[in-house]
Amino acid sequence: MSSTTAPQPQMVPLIAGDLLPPITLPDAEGQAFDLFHQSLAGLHVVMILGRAPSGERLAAAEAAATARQARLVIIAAARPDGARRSHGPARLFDPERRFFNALGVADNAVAVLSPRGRLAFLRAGEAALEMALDLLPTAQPAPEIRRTGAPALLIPGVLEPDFCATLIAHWKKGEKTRDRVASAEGAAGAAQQIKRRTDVWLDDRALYATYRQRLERRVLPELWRAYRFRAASFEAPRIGCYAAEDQGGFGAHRDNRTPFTAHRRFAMSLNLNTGAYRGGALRFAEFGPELYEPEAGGAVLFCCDLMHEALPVTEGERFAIFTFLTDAEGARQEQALIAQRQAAGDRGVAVR
Ligand SMILES: O=C(O)CCC(=O)C(=O)O
Ligand SMILES: [Fe+2]
Repeated sequence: MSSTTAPQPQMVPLIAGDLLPPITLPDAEGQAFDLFHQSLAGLHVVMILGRAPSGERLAAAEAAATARQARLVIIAAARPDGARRSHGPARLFDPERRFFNALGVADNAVAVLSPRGRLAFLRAGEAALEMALDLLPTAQPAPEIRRTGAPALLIPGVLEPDFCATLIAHWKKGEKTRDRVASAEGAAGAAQQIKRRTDVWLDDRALYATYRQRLERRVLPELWRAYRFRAASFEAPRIGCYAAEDQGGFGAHRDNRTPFTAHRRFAMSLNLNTGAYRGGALRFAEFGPELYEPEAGGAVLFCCDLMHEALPVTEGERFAIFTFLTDAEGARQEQALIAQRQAAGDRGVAVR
């Protein structure tokens, strides 16, 4: 077992898919404008960074944005100019270039923020505005009415498709571990049947660094926003394969019921492939019959107290990557556990 520490301040510019940190910018009169303000709820925000097009082109862009449930905002790397305008897109000012720097943009670029608050598009150059507008969804799916459901946090697009493929390749060449369910002394026999999955530790330094950065930018801020949960560390991630040939699955269990797992707070299951198998969805039987299956690259997070199961895979192979997150108090318990294990000669996961 190994763990990582709290998120570091962001030094590297954001990339598409990353959640925007809370940033407020002054408007023309110096009043703070919040890009997460309720007036933008459910909308994409198309941000013109730098010099805005003039006249007709701007009016056409604004009309196109409005028609697609989006709002146009102009952000200038200058001090608020005090000029109030009664029409046209909101104008914001970024004299210290905080926003430009967060995006790694020198000048004249277009960024799109998704309703979830993630950077969906970023591009410099003349054609960027029209490209951004073209990428906005035209039709919204009919909203679903939900009357039941588990308290699970679903986050799409945590890992990019290429990175998912790389992690599956890492599993294929890695050292396999079977049926390693953390279980209380004496329960190992039952555990053998409960978990039918083959795991490989994510023990490659470069892959681990990318995985960790995606978590820090796309998952941890969501846990804070949804639950005010501050993750202090997460366990060494493992990639698992549930194969139809041995009815791969994981029967109903909770993730924190042994002395070795009591420090865990949230579980994260991130699918690396979907559409390549049948079965394999997650179910939280205490909350209803719904099945949960994030699309490849997407994750589901849930409290380790919740009963859950991964249904058997009946065709093909399901790959996913798993970790468990804990808070500061849990991290202290975990460190004590690691120290105990090291004293007993367990060297944990060696990262190469
Ligand atoms: O297969 C899943 O998505 C869940 C795995 C799981 O429950 C676990 O590793 O403890
Ligand atoms: Fe679990």
